[in-house]
Amino acid sequence: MRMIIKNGTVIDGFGSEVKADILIDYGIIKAIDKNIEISDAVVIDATGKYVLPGFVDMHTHLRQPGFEEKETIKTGTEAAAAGGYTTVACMPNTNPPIDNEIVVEYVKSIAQREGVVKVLPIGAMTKGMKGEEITEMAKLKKAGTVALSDDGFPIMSAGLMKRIMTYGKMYDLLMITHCEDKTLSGEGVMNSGVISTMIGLKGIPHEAEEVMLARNIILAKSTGVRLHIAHISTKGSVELIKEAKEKGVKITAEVTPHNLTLTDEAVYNYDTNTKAYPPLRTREDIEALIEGLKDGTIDAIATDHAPHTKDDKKVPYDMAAFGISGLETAFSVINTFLVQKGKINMKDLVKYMSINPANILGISSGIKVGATADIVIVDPYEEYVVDKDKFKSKGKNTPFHGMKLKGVVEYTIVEGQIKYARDRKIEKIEV
Ligand SMILES: NC(=O)N[C@@H](CC(=O)O)C(=O)O
Ligand SMILES: [Zn+2]
Ligand SMILES: [Zn+2]
Repeated sequence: MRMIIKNGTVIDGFGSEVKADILIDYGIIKAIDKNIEISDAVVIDATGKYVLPGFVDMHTHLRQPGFEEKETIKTGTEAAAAGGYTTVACMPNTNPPIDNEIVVEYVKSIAQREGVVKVLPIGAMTKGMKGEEITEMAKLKKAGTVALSDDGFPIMSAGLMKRIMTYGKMYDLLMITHCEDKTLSGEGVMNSGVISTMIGLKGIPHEAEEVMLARNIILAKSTGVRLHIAHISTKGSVELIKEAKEKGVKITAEVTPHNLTLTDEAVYNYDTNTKAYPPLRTREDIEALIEGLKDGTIDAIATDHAPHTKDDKKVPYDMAAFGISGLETAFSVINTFLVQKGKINMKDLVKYMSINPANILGISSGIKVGATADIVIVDPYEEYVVDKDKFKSKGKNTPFHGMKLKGVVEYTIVEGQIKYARDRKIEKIEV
């Protein structure tokens, strides 16, 4: 039952980076030291690789119950493991939505039985995510939701949002908001700008995000609730969050790998795999988002893994579903475009992809003696070409298909168990 991860570069998530071995016994990290030798342990050779705290995705759509043709808890968590994630928080826009304790229990029980990584359900703010009636928050919290969100269905009524936040504060529940003023985004399908004008698609202006974000900041300030902003995409949003943090508002924010790396120019050939909310923005926005990460305005990188079927995307751009399948490319996209380009380092990546999201969700993360062995081993230098057909996810909707990226996940270890091993048959590894 013992495992040794040998000779890797260990970034523990608490500030240190050392060459060391890690001994795992019954799912717990027992020692981090040079040259650990134990005769009966399974040995993983991590020479030339980084050994990191398992990634935590605080924004995943697992689609079950109700949309099993897009993804299931099984396939979604297999994709998560392949992406180096040991925990995912799943959004409630299922059918039925996760708006009562019975659905929370259902998701938890399927995750227990079929899930490959840990699943933390996020409950809905309103019944049916209809933006009318508030869910029974105490029951949702008791059943185990880590946060509440009506992601994808922004609550347009400020009065209702204020009541939601007031209750949320009472039950100490994290509120996650998808900021979109529908009167501004309208029928838009991509970023509003030069490209949308050139190719004749309706635009979503940056104000659609910022107006709603400003409202939510004001309400979070007056209610005192903990507010987390989902998938921010604009320079203006970074400025608003920075200012809110300076004023002491309890606010955190995430950004997706695609919004950090691709611009609306990727939409030029009408590839519906580039269609998501928020839309791909501009180079100026990307620069501001990266600065936002570096100065602590943005806390986390979250995938917003939104798998869709081929049919959902094989239609004209206007009619295609919003969303990108992101779990299996997140690490290599961030490594290629940010770490290898020197904009952030591997320690920062660990902070944004594991430590900070874990802290926001109130779970533990990091490599230390006594901690649960949730670990990912990566090779940051190996190159590969993204092939959507090799995804574990049912969602093949990626704008990164065919792109050459650097960095691969070698092993994902959840509670001391190998849940993903690249190019190896998992059955063959006895733990
Ligand atoms: N991001 C998306 O474009 N789509 C998400 C919903 C959401 O996150 O708003 C989905 O559920 O498909
Ligand atoms: Zn959203
Ligand atoms: Zn989402």
